[in-house]
Amino acid sequence: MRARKRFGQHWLRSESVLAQMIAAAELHAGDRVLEIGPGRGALTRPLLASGAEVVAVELDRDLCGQLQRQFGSERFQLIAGDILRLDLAPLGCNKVVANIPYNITGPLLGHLLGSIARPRRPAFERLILLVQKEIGDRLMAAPGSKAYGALSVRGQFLATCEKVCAVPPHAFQPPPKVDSVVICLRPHATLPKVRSPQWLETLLKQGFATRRKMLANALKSLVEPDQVRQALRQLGRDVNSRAEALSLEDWLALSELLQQPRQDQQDPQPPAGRSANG
Ligand SMILES: C[S@@+](CC[C@H](N)C(=O)[O-])C[C@H]1O[C@@H](n2cnc3c(N)ncnc32)[C@H](O)[C@@H]1O
Repeated sequence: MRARKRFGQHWLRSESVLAQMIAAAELHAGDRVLEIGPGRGALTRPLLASGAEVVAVELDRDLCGQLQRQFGSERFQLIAGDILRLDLAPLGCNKVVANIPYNITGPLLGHLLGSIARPRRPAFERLILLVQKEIGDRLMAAPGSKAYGALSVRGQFLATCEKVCAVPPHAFQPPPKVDSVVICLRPHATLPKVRSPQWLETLLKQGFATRRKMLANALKSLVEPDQVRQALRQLGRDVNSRAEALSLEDWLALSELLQQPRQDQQDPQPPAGRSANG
């Protein structure tokens, strides 16, 4: 079966990586695992062998017949379709284990974790994801490092992220052009309290859009530079700090200290009972 580039298909062929993904998932009886893109079933096989129930979502319909023939059982449910268009809550999965298609990494992380303003609830217990190394680096980055950006702050607001193992290109067929990594994301049961999550999102977006600028300048379309400098002083930070110097805690405090312009003061509340998917 030829790998299709437009579906981000790279078949995992490293038994060691597969074993490390399964171990990191810490599967127990009663676990219901969401697998995104089962492909030719490299990961589906050990997931089912662990005793878990598996709900697999595959966009490439040409693969679905074979998957159904190979794995059809009471513990295996195959959904032919686009994971990004699927309402995940009714699937009832508590964990995610997947070698994801890299071309949808950004929206997929948003779909699985939600956002600061709309965290996914109920949250998954853990997500074992094979991603580009660059994405893993950004999710785990510390303030001041090159990889640290808005994704780091958003990700760390929603979940802890740990590296499970490095994955070189030759672990796949065909090999991707980039290095990869398996990460374990564990969404926080309780999220930091924020008066206005939407305002925090706005500040992050604007602050990191021009990350080489001092924050007071980067945010000047939203807040008077003097107010930003004053807030940074109150936080015990250099008044000339850039976005990349601030930790998640600093961003949370900054969003409380800075006055929000009038049009942002009303946060739209997510409708009760609807799962976040943004
Ligand atoms: C990197 S491959 C992984 C295949 C297999 N799990 C493995 O490890 O060898 C990504 C898989 O995701 C599927 N895929 C791509 N976009 C998708 C989407 N939007 N929804 C569901 N599956 C998708 C591809 O067809 C492919 O099977």
